Amino acid sequence: MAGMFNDLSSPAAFLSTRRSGKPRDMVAPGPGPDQLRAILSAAMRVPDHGKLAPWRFVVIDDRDSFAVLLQNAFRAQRGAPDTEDVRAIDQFARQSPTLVAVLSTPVEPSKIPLWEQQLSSGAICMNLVAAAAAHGFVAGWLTGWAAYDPHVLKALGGGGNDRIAGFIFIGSPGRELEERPRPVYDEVVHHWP
Ligand SMILES: Cc1cc2nc3c(=O)[nH]c(=O)nc-3n(C[C@H](O)[C@H](O)[C@H](O)COP(=O)(O)O)c2cc1C
Repeated sequence: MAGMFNDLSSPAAFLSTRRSGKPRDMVAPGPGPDQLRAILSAAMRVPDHGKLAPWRFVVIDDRDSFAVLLQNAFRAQRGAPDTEDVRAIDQFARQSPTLVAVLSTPVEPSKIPLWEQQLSSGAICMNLVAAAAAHGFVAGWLTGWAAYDPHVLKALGGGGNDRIAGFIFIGSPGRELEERPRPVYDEVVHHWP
């Protein structure tokens, strides 16, 4: 049903109807430069114990270069890709109008446990997905092998204990969004004691 998802009529309605988009289905327009700045600025308002800002956004502007990076990283780790691998890598790299890699960049040493800093990077990914939808776009959070590849991490500016928390694809939905199965409330929510 059109209009069922990402209802922007109120904050509560939005959160109750928020839905990611499928990056492979995304089409133009994506956010313009000012909109992207607003989306990323909103996403940064995220719980962050110790105010360490243990995350970075890398806006991947050049998709041709990103596709080459992924092809080379795949080759270095796994050997020559077959035709299907090449096609899948290219599809991944080029889908959706806008792509932001989110890096978890923990500050070490720190009083704040590494786990908490990594949780904050998960939270910022989610906040970015929500902020994009709040601006009228759809977003999708993907990882895949590239998120675990050391060559890709290094090329995006990561080092040390940094990790790629996700690739957040942003655009407009090229197909109607569909619901996905959701957890059963009573299986997930318990009251204590
Ligand atoms: C860390 C992380 C990595 C993910 N990676 C992928 C992925 O590589 N491929 C995929 O199809 N979905 C992946 N997902 C799932 C989708 O982002 C998401 O769960 C789905 O689109 C649900 O949409 P919703 O926000 O409407 O619930 C990942 C989710 C998380 C949290």
